[in-house]
Amino acid sequence: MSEIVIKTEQLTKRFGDFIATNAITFEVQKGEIFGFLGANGAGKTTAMRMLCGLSTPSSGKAKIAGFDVYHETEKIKKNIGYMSQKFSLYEDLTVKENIQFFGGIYGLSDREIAEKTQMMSRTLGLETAMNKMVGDLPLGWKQKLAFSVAIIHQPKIVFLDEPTGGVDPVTRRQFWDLIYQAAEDGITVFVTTHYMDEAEYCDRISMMVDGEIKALDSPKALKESFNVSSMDEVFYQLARAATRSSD
Ligand SMILES: Nc1ncnc2c1ncn2[C@@H]1O[C@H](COP(=O)(O)OP(=O)(O)OP(=O)(O)O)[C@@H](O)[C@H]1O
Repeated sequence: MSEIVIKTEQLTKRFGDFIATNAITFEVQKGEIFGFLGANGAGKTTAMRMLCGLSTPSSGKAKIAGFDVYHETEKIKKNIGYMSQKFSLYEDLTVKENIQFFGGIYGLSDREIAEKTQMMSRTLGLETAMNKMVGDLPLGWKQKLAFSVAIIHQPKIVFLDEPTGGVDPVTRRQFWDLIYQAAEDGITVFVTTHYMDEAEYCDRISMMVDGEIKALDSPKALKESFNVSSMDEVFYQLARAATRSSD
């Protein structure tokens, strides 16, 4: 039987009178690649921060990896990985030192860290760069390294907030190979993106407009129901009704 690892019910966040995330209800299954889309200011980051246990909801319910977003935020943090565009990597440490540092933070043993270091240098093709400063790496490499570090502790879920900003489609595609591998290993991937080529790679997509989820289905089913041939067009049809923009 499939396992539900993210479950929200009417989850809402208000800032004063303004409702940033408005009563969102959805479920995500283990191993699923779930795309969380919406125009600027739609409320994606606000929602993701609640799911990661970083921001207390105003109302509604949510369980992440079985833990409650109001009372079990420390347990949530232990069971998830998180990567945003402003990576957590240290630019003035080498690749190897970054892996060792984050492995230590996540409580891996020295032996596990050594194994992960070897494995990551191989799978990321970073053999010749292990002793280079992260600040000197190309952006695409930094993104792959940041993702690998975010899942170094084999979390149940990894949250990715626009992980591939600023790189070309080929580099994005390589990044997505890592996402597929993680999903195959049973890690659930929750990803926000503005790139519609990436939306096509997701198992299911949620589309947010002005704080609400306006559509939720597989890319194929969404294209069929909107009677269009690309996710770009689905997005356009939904997002053009939006009244908000980011400030
Ligand atoms: N701390 C806050 N106080 C007041 N308003 C906020 C706060 N955080 C976010 N907002 C507002 O909530 C709305 C949703 O913001 P959010 O960052 O969640 O959108 P987003 O979908 O992630 O947008 P983007 O794609 O631009 O990152 C925006 O109008 C924003 O200005």
